[in-house]
Amino acid sequence: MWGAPFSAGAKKMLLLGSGELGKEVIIEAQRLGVECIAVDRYELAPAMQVAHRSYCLDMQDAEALKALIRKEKPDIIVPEIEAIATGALEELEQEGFHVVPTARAARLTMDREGIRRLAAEKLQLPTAAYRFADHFEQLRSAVHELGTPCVVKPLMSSSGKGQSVCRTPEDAESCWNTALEGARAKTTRVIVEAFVPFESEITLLTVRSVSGTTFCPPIGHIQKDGDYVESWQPHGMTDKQLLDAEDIARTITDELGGYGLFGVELFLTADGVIFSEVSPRPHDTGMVTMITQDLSEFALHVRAILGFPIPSVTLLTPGASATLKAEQATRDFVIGGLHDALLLPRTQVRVFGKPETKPGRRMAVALSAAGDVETARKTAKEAANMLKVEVNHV
Ligand SMILES: Nc1ncnc2c1ncn2[C@@H]1O[C@H](COP(=O)(O)OP(=O)(O)OP(=O)(O)O)[C@@H](O)[C@H]1O
Ligand SMILES: NCC(=O)N[C@@H]1O[C@H](COP(=O)([O-])[O-])[C@@H](O)[C@H]1O
Ligand SMILES: [Mg+2]
Repeated sequence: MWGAPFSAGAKKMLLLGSGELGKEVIIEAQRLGVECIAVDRYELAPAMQVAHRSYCLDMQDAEALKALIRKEKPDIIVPEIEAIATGALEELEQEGFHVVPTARAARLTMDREGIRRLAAEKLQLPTAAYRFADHFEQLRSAVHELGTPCVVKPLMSSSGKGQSVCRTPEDAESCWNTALEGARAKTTRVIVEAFVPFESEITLLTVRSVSGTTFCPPIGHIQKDGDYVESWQPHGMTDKQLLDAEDIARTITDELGGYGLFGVELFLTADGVIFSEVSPRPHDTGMVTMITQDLSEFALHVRAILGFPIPSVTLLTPGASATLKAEQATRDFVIGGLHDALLLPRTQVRVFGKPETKPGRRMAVALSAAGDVETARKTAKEAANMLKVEVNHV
């Protein structure tokens, strides 16, 4: 029960991170009459464009973050990215603020070390073998111990930034440099993981709400350079794989606690299901649910965090998503090809509205539904291929 946005009795949600995923979270919250405040490091971020108001802030600056939240006094704080001063969130939670799903979950998933040690060492979930390294010599011994190929990632990064595959011991130096350049935080620590020879990989969207734990049908995806380019739902799995996947997802999300939607990333291998990582928030590969499910991952997150019931989630149709990425950096561009893409059957497009392109930056996504996953994948890829970031040359 709450009043209209801007009124004294309004329900206020503050989003930390305002990308394409947050934009959809805000749209869903607005539909329930929630007052929405968007925060990110740059002006005109996608979610800011649909929020009631917004702030530009370095979210790793604990003092600035606390000052803003104490001023705005939101009823609910929703992290949308990892790179946030999570110590500040824990302090604010102590003061009585509600952090989604919990401040501890935000802290543990903020960097790869927290979540990996929790999953592998405390919960004994199957993961790739791993080591951590603070400097190049340590990386070299980690590569030696794990063998090649292995994967090197900065502790805090997402969408594959700074990630590379070390194929021979000689690659270690270039992997180290890639990780340092791609790291979001000012730390040099990296994780080195044994390469998992997976047959496929999935995201199991898992919702914790007053109704208990609910799993969405599995989402299959393909990643290029550590970033997703294509996803589809449902992904074909054996009953055993699905049971094992749900078991892992329930174990990790029960441990993290709180209400909300989680994206549990898993590898399907000949030797079983392996845990990769988890986002305590909607997942990029889950954008496909905007066309496949009665309640998208964004609608589910909002319902769960507001404390509403989720009696069921229904897959309405098989579907797929494919991304449009920019190739170069510019602020002077147009997104073309919408007319042609939208001629394709059962196809929709989301243009995120990011004000600036960068090489590899995700700018839009095509969504297609069809009678089967293969047709949906083909159509979504066709639609995404028609979309173009056209740079204006003066
Ligand atoms: N140990 C591994 N073995 C094989 N492939 C891997 C391994 N680690 C990562 N990958 C590949 O790289 C992709 C991205 O890795 P990961 O999810 O750890 O990065 P990320 O930057 O956190 O991505 P995102 O933020 O998009 O979830 C994985 O989905 C997988 O395709
Ligand atoms: N894999 C995580 C992910 O997809 N996160 C999404 O990308 C945005 C950052 O995009 P940007 O780097 O283009 O600003 C984030 O704000 C979030 O919406
Ligand atoms: Mg990932």
